[in-house]
Amino acid sequence: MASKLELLPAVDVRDGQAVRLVHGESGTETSYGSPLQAALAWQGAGAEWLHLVDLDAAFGTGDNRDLVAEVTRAMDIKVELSGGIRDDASLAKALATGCTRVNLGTAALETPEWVAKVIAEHGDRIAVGLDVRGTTLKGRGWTRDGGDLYETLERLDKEGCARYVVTDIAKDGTLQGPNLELLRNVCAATDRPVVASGGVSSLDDLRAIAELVPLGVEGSIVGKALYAKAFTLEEALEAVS
Ligand SMILES: O=C(O)c1ccccc1N[C@@H]1O[C@H](COP(=O)(O)O)[C@@H](O)[C@H]1O
Repeated sequence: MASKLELLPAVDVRDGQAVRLVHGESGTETSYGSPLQAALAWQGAGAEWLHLVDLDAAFGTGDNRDLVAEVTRAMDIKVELSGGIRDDASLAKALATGCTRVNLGTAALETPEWVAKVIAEHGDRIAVGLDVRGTTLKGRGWTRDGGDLYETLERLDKEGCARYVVTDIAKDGTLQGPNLELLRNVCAATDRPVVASGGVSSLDDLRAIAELVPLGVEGSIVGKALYAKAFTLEEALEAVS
């Protein structure tokens, strides 16, 4: 188990731009310019990880696959790549970027046999994103219900899933603080590492998530708070060191 919380600054890409959404809802985008420049800025500020999302692929409104591949290849740090990775072709293209791991969302809800197969083939290069409202999982750009969080977690644990990225959709992009209770509950339900996502607004939020490291929280994605300059990445890394 890691002793310090990993931080994964996020770059979400829509229509070729780095954006942040509120509650993951299409149409709520605030644009932050070039994804490559944003990613390089986080790397330059000391990030060890980048959480890179192709939002168009997640929503089914096209894709930014070549751009996210270019960004991934330009990074010297570890990259967690997600959005629209749902079949052999999209998985092969994602893994070929050299990313450290991919994060599967919709596929884990809609094509469980395929996900079990790729977990068996690729081990810890596969993480599953558990994106929830309450305890209901959401897929297809968080627009479609996909079953119960804890039933799905039990199934994926049995299949050998290496880690989970847990997003509280109600918190995502809101700067309202993380759902610590959800993180505690997920950690109690699985022995696999958990990456927290959604709601981080302050250094105190990150310190509160860091207190969950002994329970199994390995990392935290940080999005809006960095772009809104609530704190710098250097300050965040110092706060959890
Ligand atoms: O990150 C977001 O803000 C987001 C918003 C709406 C949908 C998905 C979002 N992000 C990530 O996309 C993947 C899921 O993609 P897919 O279902 O596998 O195509 C997952 O990492 C989400 O957290």
